[in-house]
Amino acid sequence: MGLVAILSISAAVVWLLRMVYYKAKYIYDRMTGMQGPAALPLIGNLHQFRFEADEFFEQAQGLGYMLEENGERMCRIWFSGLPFVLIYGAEEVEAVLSSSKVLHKPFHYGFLSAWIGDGLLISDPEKWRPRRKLLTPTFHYDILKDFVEVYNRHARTLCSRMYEVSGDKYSDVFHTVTLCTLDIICEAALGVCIDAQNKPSPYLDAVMEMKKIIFRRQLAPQYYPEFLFRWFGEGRAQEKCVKILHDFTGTAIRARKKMADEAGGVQNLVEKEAREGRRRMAFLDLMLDMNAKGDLPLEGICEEVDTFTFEGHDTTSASINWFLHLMGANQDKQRRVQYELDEIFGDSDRDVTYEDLSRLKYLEAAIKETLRLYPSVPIFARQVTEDLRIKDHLLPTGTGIVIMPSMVHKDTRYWPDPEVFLPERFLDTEANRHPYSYIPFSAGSRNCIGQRFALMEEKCVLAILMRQFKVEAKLATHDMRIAAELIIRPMYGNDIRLTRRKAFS
Ligand code: HEM
Repeated sequence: MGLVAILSISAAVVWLLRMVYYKAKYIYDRMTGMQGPAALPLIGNLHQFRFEADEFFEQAQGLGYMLEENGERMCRIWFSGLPFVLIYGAEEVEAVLSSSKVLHKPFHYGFLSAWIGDGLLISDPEKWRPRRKLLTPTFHYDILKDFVEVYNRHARTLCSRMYEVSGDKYSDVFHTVTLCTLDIICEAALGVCIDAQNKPSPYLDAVMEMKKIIFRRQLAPQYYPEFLFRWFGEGRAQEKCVKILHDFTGTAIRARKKMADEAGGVQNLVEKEAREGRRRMAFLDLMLDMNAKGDLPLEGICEEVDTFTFEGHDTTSASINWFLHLMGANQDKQRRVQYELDEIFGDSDRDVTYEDLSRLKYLEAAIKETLRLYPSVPIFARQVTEDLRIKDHLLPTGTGIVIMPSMVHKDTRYWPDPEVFLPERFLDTEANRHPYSYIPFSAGSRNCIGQRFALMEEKCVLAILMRQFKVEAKLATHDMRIAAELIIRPMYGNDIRLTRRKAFS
C-alpha cells in the first residue's frame, strides 16, 4: 500500500473518531444536566437494571418518586451507551406527545414486527401518517355500534365460564377474561369467530406463546441482535408461532377477498349477508373496500389486522381484570355500579344496547378510574429524531423517551389521594386537570386508535358480568404484585370469588 493510501485511511479514521467523539460529547453534555442515577462508563446504568417484570416496574417507579423533588418529573438513564429519558409528569408528557416531530418508535418496538409487520403501532411516520388517516374513520361510532352484538354474545359465553367457577372458592380469572377479549377482537377485526372460550386452537396457543417470547426478548439485551436471537434465543420458536399466526389471518383475508370479488365488491357481499342475517361488517371488510379502491395493499391489510388483534385483546383484558379486582376490594363502589345497572336493566337479562352504553355513567367512571390506577400499557416510548426541548433541557437526537402513565396518573397536583380507587373523580365535571394528566390511551396524534372500541367493549362486557355476579377479591389491592409486561397484570393472577346475583336465562 502506498504512503498516500495509508495517510488517506489514517485521516479518514481520525475524522470518523472525531465525529463520534463530538457526537457523544454533544449527547453527554445535554444528558448530564438532567437528574438521574450515577452511571458507569460504557455500561451506563445497565448493571443496576432489574429484569424481572415486577422488579423492573417497581424500580422505574421508585426512581421516578426519588427524582421529582426539583419540580421536574423526568430523569435520564443510560442503557449502556444509549441515552433514555423517563417521563412521568403531565407537562413533560405534553412536550413529547403534542409534538408532530416526535412520532418515531424506538428499536425495541421492532421485536413485534415479526408478527404485526409494519402496522400502525410501529411504523415510521412516513408510512404511519397516511395509513392512520385512512383507518381513523374505521373507528367511528357509526361503525362501532354494530359490534355491540359481538360484545354481548362473547360476554355471555364469558358469563357461562364464570358460572362454572362461581361459588365458595377463589379462582384466577385472568386467562378466562383474555379468551373472551380475544374472541371479540378476532370477530371484529377478521369477521371470524375463533371461539377461544370454548375450544383450544393452534392460533390461540400461538398468540399466547408469541406474547411471552416478545416480552422475554425485550428484557434480554443479549438477544437484541437478530442473529443471536435466531441462533441462541427463541428465534425458531418465534418462527413457528409466526407461521401459525400469519397462516390463520392470511387464509381468512384471502377467503373473504375471494367472496367479495365473487359478489362484485365488499358492499354487495355485506348487504347480501345482512339480508340473510348472517354476518356483520368487520374491520377487514372496510379494509378490503380500501384495497379495491387501491388505497391499501393486501399486505397492509394483513399488518393492520394482526396489529388490531395484538393490541386489541390483552389491553382490554388487563383492564377488565383490574376492574374486577377493584370491585371486589371496594364493595361500596361495587354496590354503586350495581345500583346503576339495576336502575337501567331492572330484573331483565336482556342484551346491552348501544343506547344503554351512554347511560352507564358510573360504570364508565369506574372503568376510567381503573385505567388511571392500572393503565393497561405500562410504558410506551418515542425516539427523538430532531433535538427536542422539554423545560430547560434539550434532548439530543437519538434519545429514547419512555413515558410511564401510571406515575403521571398519581401526580398529587391533579389526583389527590392518588392510591385511592375513587370513580367519582370522573363524574366531577368541575375538575380542572391538565389535559395530559390522564393518558391510558396515550395522547396526541399517535394515540390509541381503538380507544372508543375498547371503552364500549369493556362497558358491555362488565355490564353483563356485574349484573350477574357479586365479586370479592382474595387480596387487598396493596398486596397485589404488579407485573409490567407488554401489559400490566397481576403478577400472581387475579383471584376473585364470584357469587350469583340472579338467575341466568
Ligand atoms: C383498554 C384498552 C386499551 C388501551 C389501554 C390501549 C392503549 C394504547 C396505548 C397507550 C397506545 C400507544 C402505544 C404507543 O405509543 O406505543 C395504543 C396504540 C394503539 N392501539 Fe390501543 N389500547 C387499548 C385498546 C385497543 C384496541 C381495542 C385496539 C384495536 C381495536 C387498539 C389498537 C391500537 C393501535 C392500532 C395503536 C397504534 C396507533 C397508532 O400508532 O396510530 N387498542 N393503545
